[in-house]
Amino acid sequence: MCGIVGIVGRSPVNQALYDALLVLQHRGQDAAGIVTCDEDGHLHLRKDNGLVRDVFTQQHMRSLTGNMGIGHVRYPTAGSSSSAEAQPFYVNSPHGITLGHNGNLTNAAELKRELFLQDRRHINTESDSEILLNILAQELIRQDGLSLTPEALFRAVSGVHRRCQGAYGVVAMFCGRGILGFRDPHGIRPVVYGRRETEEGTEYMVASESVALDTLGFELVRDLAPGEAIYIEMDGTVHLQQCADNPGLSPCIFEYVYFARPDSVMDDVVVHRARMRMGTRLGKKILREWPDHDIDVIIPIPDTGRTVAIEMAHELNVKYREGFIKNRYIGRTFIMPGQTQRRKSVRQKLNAIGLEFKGKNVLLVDDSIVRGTTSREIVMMAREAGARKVYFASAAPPVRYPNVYGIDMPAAQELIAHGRTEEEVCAAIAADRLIYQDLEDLMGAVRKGNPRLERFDCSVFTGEYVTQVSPDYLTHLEQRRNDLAKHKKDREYANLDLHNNA
Ligand SMILES: O=P(O)(O)OC[C@H]1O[C@H](OP(=O)(O)OP(=O)(O)O)[C@H](O)[C@@H]1O
Ligand SMILES: NC(=O)CC[C@H](N)C(=O)O
Ligand SMILES: [Mg+2]
Repeated sequence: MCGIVGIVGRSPVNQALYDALLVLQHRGQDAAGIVTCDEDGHLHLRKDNGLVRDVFTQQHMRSLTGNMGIGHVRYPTAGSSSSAEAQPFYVNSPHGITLGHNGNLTNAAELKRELFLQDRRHINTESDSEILLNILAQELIRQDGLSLTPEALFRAVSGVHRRCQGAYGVVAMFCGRGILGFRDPHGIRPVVYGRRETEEGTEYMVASESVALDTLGFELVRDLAPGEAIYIEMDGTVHLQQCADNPGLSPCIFEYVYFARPDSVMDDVVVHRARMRMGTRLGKKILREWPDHDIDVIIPIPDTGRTVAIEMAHELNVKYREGFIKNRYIGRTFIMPGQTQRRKSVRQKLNAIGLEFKGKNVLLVDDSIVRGTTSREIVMMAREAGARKVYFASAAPPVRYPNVYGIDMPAAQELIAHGRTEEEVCAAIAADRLIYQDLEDLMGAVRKGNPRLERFDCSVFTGEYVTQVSPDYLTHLEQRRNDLAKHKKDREYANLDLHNNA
């Protein structure tokens, strides 16, 4: 789940882009990049593997000149983890375009073939985002080629919508001209925009989450609608246009469960409130199905499990205690690239406070159980800390199917609930009882914040995808991106790069 940002400013934007990426770091920890465009129309790019704070030195920041730029933090779902696939990507024709993408294309292989045979375009990496950029470029050439009018740009985005399948939240910069943002026709991935007034004039930002706007003093204008595009010219003129034939909003429900920061507002739903409601509903389920429960204390799994746990404790009228202390210097474990690293990180990241567990029946609460890495370790840690009974609750239903829209869950076999009943998952994580949220309750908890949200992408729970996904693609994804295959590929592609500032 990558993070994207673009700013059309009135003064240098390098620091603002950096700060926005820091705030979006929870969406991608593998690589980061910024490209700016100066007043002479020159691009300045810095991207590499690593966290935002490690990728950009002072010297890099000084070289990122210009009042307009875009940035990206990456969590790979296609290709490899090579620094060559860090974003933004660049293509020189037409107009000099750079692009950052959040999401995943499910017809990338066909598009790559088409680009080569039909459009005579070479794709140098395995990244679907490089493909998306070249489709945009080609669709723009297909317009009348020379003039970069908003109309031509929007027609090009319509062309992207017709050709690309899957999910995409995109920010793209046109050298010396402006910044384009757009969202796929199902609005699976989020994109918002906002503005701030300065003495020099109005500045605009396009970003994955509203939290990036807040922290930089931009006011949220609104989310882009599914299929909609925004084009902000360098002089601050804003154009908006619906570019899809049949748009319909089906946002990814996992954004609300785990990905987004709680202080973001997504499609008019305050993520924090949605998580609170998940907790209330899960609490009600326990009261319904297990009225004579013997839970002594509710303990959250930090960080994301906290909001849910607090509301559950309230609903059940049971004590809430922070029994696990999180090492603030360790990042999110779920989005780490390999299982060994993920497992090791859970132990490094969380440590139990013995007295909160000793002799008690504890209910551990998390937002979700995906591979089971966290829950397995945590249940063990609770027992080691002296708990009498260890129960576990998940604010999301069992995750049983691969994600194809920008979350790296490619292989069903790696999901702990795949092919297992809830009782079997309970046994697999060695808990005494396991309570999962019902899907209806999860959707209800989010929809309460915005009744217009009729549909969600819930494919990881149901196996039903909101776009067409061929069985061949699912097989390909599983083979190419399971943990073992990824590890091998990362070594093979380690040095595949064309241009990059050191
Ligand atoms: O079943 P798993 O495969 O372990 O995945 C689920 C866990 O991963 C996430 O935590 P993460 O550490 O990534 O981030 P957080 O600190 O925001 O909770 C999520 O909040 C769950 O705790
Ligand atoms: N998580 C994402 O949004 C990934 C974007 C893109 N598919 C990549 O792998 O770089
Ligand atoms: Mg967690």
